[in-house]
Amino acid sequence: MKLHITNETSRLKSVVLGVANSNGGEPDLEEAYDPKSIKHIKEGTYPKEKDMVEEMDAVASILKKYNVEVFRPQIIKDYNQIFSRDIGFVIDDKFVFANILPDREKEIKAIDFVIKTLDDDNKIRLPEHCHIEGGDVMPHGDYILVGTYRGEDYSDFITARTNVEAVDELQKLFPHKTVKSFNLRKSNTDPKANALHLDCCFQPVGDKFAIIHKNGFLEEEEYNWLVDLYGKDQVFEIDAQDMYDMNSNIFSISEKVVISDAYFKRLNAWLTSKGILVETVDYREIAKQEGLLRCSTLPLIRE
Ligand SMILES: NC(=O)NCCC[C@H](N)C(=O)O
Repeated sequence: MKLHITNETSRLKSVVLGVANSNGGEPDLEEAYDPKSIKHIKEGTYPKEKDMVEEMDAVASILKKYNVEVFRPQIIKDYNQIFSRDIGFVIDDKFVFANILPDREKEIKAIDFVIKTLDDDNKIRLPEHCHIEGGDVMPHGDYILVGTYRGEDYSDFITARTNVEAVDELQKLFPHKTVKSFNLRKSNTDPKANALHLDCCFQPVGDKFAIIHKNGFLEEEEYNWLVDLYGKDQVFEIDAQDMYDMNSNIFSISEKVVISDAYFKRLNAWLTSKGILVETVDYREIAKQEGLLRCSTLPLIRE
C-alpha cells in the first residue's frame, strides 16, 4: 500500500476504523485513563459494548457509501480498541508508530496486517522516551500541528500523551515541514478542563475552516496563531461543554463531506451553512470514553 496524508480534509480513500467488540467492559476506576470514563464509571453510566458496536457500524456504513476502503483492527480479547487514531499516524507516505500510553500499547498489533504491506523505509519508530499519540498530530500542508504538554509536572498527568521530546524528534524526521506545537490544558479529574489531545480542542474542516476551543490552549498566542491561520470569521468557537461533548472531533471524508454527531445541532447547522454536507451518526456512547469520530479513525490515504 502507498500511504498519502498531507492534511485533515482531502478526499479520503483508505482508513482504519476502530472496533468496540470484546472491549473488556467497564474498567475498574484505577484502570481508567481519562476523566470522562472515570465520571461514567462512578455514575454507573459507562457505555455497553453492544451500543458502541452499533454506533461504529453506522460509521463504517457511511464510509463504505463514499467508497472508502475500511480496515478494522483484529480483535484482541477483552481489550479496548475503539480509538485507532492514537496508535500511529501517517505523514506523507510514512507510517509513524505512536509511543502510546502503556495501558494501550497492545492495540498496534491488531493492525499488523495493514502495516506489513508497507515498505520498511516508510515505517518510523521514535525513541522510547518520545511519547506521542496520533490524536495530537495533524499534518497540515507544510506544517505539522502537534498538541503537547510542556509542564514540568508532565509525568503527573495520565492525560498528557505527547511530550516535547517527541515534538523535537518529529521536526528532525520531517525537516522540510514546520512542526508547530501547542501547549494543551490537562486535567486528570475534570473532563471539561482536559484537552486530552489536540483533536479534542481543535480540528480543520472544509477548505478554509476550523473548530476550536480557546480554553483548551494554555498559551493564548498559540490559540491566536491558529485563529489567524484561518481568520476569525472562519473558525467555529466551542465552549467547555462542547469540548466535553467532543464537537471538535468530527471526521472529514472530504472538504465537502463530514461525519458528525447528530447531537451537535449548532455545529452541524454552521457546517451546512458553509456548504459542507453533514452525514450524521449517533456517537453518544463512544463519547463517554473521551473520544469521538476523529479519535476512532486512522486515515491511511487521502487524495
Ligand atoms: N484522539 C483522541 O482524543 N482519542 C481518544 C482516546 C480516549 C481514551 N479513553 C484514552 O484516554 O486514551
